[in-house]
Amino acid sequence: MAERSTPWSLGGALRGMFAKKTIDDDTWEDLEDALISADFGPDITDSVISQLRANVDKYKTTDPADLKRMLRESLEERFAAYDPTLTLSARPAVVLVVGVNGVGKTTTIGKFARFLVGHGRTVVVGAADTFRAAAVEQLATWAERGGAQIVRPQMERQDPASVAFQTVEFATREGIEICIIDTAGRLQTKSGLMDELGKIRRVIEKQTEIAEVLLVLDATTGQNGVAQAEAFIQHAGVTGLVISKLDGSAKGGFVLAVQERTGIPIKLVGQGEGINDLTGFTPHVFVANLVG
Ligand SMILES: Nc1nc2c(ncn2[C@@H]2O[C@H](COP(=O)(O)OP(=O)(O)OP(=O)(O)O)[C@@H](O)[C@H]2O)c(=O)[nH]1
Repeated sequence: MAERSTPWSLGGALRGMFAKKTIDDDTWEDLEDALISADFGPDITDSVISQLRANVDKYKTTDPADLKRMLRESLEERFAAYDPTLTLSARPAVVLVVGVNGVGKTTTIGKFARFLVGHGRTVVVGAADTFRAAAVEQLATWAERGGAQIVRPQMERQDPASVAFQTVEFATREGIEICIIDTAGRLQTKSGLMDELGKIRRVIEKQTEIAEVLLVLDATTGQNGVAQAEAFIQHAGVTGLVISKLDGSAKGGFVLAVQERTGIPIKLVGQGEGINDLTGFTPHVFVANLVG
């Protein structure tokens, strides 16, 4: 697959290092700087470098090209330790989308609907973000672009859990395969709003199991996203992460840091504001783009 130029590629940071003839002390320092600036965090950086140093000793190589290959393999193995497969076999398969304000939930839902419709699935989205009337309209626009139907609140400020319930009911009645529920953005520190997610879950589970709870994290926030993730994991039973806005971020390493810290797989990646700018997460492709 052709490599894409990405803002989060380590290519630039590593170029000088891999242009040298042999591995020397500067090589290790440059590699450490590159990993830290990409937001892998100190723990992953130390562990990757120790592993690479051990491999370089073991294979007695001094060739930077070998080191690059080992870096690629080491990162790929770490990324691939988690299963990025979406579990959407239930009918209807209910997907709850959660996250803090403005991370890209609504946009992600539109793109995800398009992705699923492109694979021949039928989709309905539920507007359980009932705090802002504009949020419902925004979701409706994205649902239309994505080729999905929408269930709207029947009155202002309707209980979000009841909109979620009605969406699942609609999907069951109409035989729609996948049901994606939008929720209002909320700060992870607001316990009342976090409890509301629990209520939405319980109400949906009266009808069917929830197939996926996807937490959207904005790549530009970097490691701060980990704190957000932990609170949502505790309250919402997150089963997968969506990394949005990777196109505007130099923090490719955050993607691994958040996955290792939370133990939850990344399942989707958003790289742009267009309807087609969402893909599944493929460690091999991601690392090829990251390391070059
Ligand atoms: N560049 C870029 N922008 C994105 C991406 N995903 C979302 N955005 C932008 O991020 C902004 C917020 O997106 P929304 O989808 O409205 O976010 P939200 O989480 O639903 O927001 P609230 O409902 O207010 O919590 C919009 O301007 C989107 O166009 C992405 O992958 N790349």
